[in-house]
Amino acid sequence: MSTLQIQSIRALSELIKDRRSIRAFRTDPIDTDLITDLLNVAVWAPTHGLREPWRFILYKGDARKPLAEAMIRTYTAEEKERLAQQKLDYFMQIPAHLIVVMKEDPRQKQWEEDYACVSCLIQNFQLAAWEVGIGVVWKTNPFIHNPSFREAAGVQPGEKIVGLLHIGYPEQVPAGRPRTDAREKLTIKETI
Ligand SMILES: Cc1cc2nc3c(=O)[nH]c(=O)nc-3n(C[C@H](O)[C@H](O)[C@H](O)COP(=O)(O)O)c2cc1C
Repeated sequence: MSTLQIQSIRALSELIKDRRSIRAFRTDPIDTDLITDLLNVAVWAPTHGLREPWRFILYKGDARKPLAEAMIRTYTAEEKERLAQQKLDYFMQIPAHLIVVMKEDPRQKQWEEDYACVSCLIQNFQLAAWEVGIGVVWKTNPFIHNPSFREAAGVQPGEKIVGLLHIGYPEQVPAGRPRTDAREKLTIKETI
């Protein structure tokens, strides 16, 4: 049975505007069943041809360490000296890391559709998580393209990492930065 029993009383538009990318997390663990329930909401993203080109790799507990070490191995000597311990500590105190992977279609049109739908899936996941009080940040650090990191993470040739998601209960929620009014970017054509 789904663990998502919370009845939302907030309008979807409020949820969308209220969600923030979270970068400071509490260490409280997140149940794996809850993450899979959230993913099962997220997979209702639009997907052309019902290709569902996504796959997920979830890192929790001790398995976070080799992933963090693989990330640190991609650093320069100077970065390792300066940042390694701090990054390792940060990575290890976040309860869960989810790698969202897309199967890369060699055809451009399908590739673009698939990248778009995996992005929709990630936003669905962020919103579903936010609804139950869980924070997420979608990361696209340079190391996600590094072959040694990809291999250590379990990503196969022909797959693209669309996002590394850090997941946990928020320790701090940043203020939202205002968006430009859509009217400033809207061209309306009504008459000929
Ligand atoms: C495709 C994509 C990649 C992102 N990559 C990063 C990242 O590498 N590091 C990071 O701190 N935030 C990343 N973010 C989160 C954005 O920085 C964040 O959405 C933006 O600052 C607006 O904040 P908000 O999500 O709280 O509204 C990414 C967001 C998207 C959509």
